[in-house]
Amino acid sequence: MSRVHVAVGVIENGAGAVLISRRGASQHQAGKWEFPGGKVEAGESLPEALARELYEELGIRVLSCRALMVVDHDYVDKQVRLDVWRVTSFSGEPTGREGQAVSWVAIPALAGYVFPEANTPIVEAVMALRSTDGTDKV
Ligand SMILES: Nc1nc2c([nH]c(=O)n2[C@H]2C[C@H](O)[C@@H](COP(=O)(O)OP(=O)(O)OP(=O)(O)O)O2)c(=O)[nH]1
Ligand SMILES: [Mg+2]
Repeated sequence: MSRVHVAVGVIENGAGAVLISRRGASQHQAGKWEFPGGKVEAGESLPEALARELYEELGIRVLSCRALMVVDHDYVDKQVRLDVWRVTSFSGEPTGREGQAVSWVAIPALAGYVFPEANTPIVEAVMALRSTDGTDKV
């Protein structure tokens, strides 16, 4: 089985919230919350794939992004490589263009959402982006 390479965006609003979306009932990992993104196509760079997916799924234009982490995860039915990027600037108002629910969530509240298993280290890393006094470290 080959590993599916996925560009994933942690979209930040500058006020301590990130955007999550809900996977559709017919998709792999159905009904779970995710960070928007999708499969990298042949010949694309990661930022190109990220920008294309976030435009297709949310209608936003990525203005700046930076690499956060790479997670390889083996589900029983699929192997994925999640190439995770922070999106620190974008234009447009994100909406679920594919009918998916989307929600801005304060970073500490991410703990209350069900994500796919591969997301555990991603959620931890996002929660570590902010110190306990609420000051952005970066
Ligand atoms: N976008 C995204 N995908 C994730 C996350 N966590 C996680 O395990 N995945 C997995 C689910 C899928 O197997 C794969 C990304 O799928 P995708 O969104 O490009 O496409 P899909 O398989 O849902 O749908 P399709 O393009 O085949 O129709 O990565 C996440 O946080 N965001
Ligand atoms: Mg997708």
